[in-house]
Amino acid sequence: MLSPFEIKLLKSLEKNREYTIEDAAEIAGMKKDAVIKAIYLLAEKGFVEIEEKLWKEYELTEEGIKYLTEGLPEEKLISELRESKKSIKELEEKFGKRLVGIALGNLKKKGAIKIESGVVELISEPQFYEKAALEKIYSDRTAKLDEKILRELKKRKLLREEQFKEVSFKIIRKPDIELKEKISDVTPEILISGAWKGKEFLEYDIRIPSKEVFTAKIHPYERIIRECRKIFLEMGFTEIKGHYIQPAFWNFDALFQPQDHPAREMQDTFYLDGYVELEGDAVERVKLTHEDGWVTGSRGWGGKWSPEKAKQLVLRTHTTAITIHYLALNPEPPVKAFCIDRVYRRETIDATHLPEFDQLEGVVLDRDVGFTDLLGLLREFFHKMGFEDVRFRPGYFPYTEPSVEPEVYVDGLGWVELGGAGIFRKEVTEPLGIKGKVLAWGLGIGRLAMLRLGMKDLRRLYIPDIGWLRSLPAIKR
Ligand SMILES: N[C@@H](Cc1ccccc1)C(=O)O
Repeated sequence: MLSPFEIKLLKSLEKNREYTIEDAAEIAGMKKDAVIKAIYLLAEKGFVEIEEKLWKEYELTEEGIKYLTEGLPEEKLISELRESKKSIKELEEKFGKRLVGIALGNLKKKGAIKIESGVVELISEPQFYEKAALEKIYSDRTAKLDEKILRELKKRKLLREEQFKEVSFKIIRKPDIELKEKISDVTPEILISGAWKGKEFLEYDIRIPSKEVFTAKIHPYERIIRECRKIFLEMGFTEIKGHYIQPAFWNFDALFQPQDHPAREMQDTFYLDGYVELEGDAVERVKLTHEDGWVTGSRGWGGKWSPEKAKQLVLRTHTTAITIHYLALNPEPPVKAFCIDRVYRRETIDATHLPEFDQLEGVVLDRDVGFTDLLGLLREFFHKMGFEDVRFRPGYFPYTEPSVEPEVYVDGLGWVELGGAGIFRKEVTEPLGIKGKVLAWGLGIGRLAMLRLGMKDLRRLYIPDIGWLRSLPAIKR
């Protein structure tokens, strides 16, 4: 089977004549690369004979040219030594350390000098065959040199060697079959003009290695986000969304987070230069709950609750701001909702901290649910994500009681904490009129992704690291 290029070449060139690649490319009207490819394929099939000529050329280095014009270091030294013995120190003062070093080394090798307690004496006139060799190369790059001299000059870095290869070839046989050009590309033009009629089409040669193809694929992080989403959708949850910008009220106050809580400080939270008016019964009840517990049976945090602080706009620090608002609008059980989205905290960027990251938040509101349901649900989610061993450590959040921190076991890392969970306190649910118990959790999915992808640096998820992305399989797991 002959490719269109092989056929073209065989058709355009004469038998038994020697061609260079350049000549052949010009005569056949082909690119040089195509000619090269074709002749090697044709040679394999016995139609072409290839001759590769290899030769070397030499070129003087900058230093070589300098020595040629100014003389070799040893030549300079010799003329000095011819007059009398000289101390090395004296020579160095005149010619510099480097030159003297080179010159003495070479003269000693030739047995031309004797050095005794720092004094150099000329004992025989050396031959400067290097100079002649440099001259020869200077006038003819392909000049033949004695191997030993060549090695020496190369070692002294006075000349550079370059390898050349010239390929020429001869067609030694043309195939008997009629050399029909086959169509390799079926273009619209060929189809419309009917030029394809009566022609043959090129078969694919599946043995020819093809270019590596990098298919488009979904970013691994996005894939993990989708995987989380699927798990919750399959468990009957509704996905919800909310604004990045929230009044402190929904981010903190509604969650019974005291107004002097350290997490509300400027150094932890991004505050925006703006506020929204808050009104309604819920706001009033949240205020009363903060101040003295209202009717919840709690003592509250005491002090005066400031509506000014609650009005402040912040970049949400957790997606719990979204679930709690959703529950306030949908207070009747049953509710099962989740939110996967971006949150913001004033963090110093390092391998495991970013000022923006994503959380997987969820709530279950029902009358007859409890702590074990929460643990079972989270355990189930982690199992589905591929984490076998899950455990829960006691935790603390102002809005949940009890509170836990779920952890998964990862080989080589040990137990890794993945977020927080708990049951909303009545100080949270009652002022907002939420009827029933609320199981709630918020997980850091950047962490989850790092564990799943075996990454050491969280930042990698957000930079266009093409090499890394290409190295990951296009298909999940
Ligand atoms: N909001 C908590 C996580 C959490 C959510 C819900 C209940 C308990 C804890 C955090 O960002 O760390």
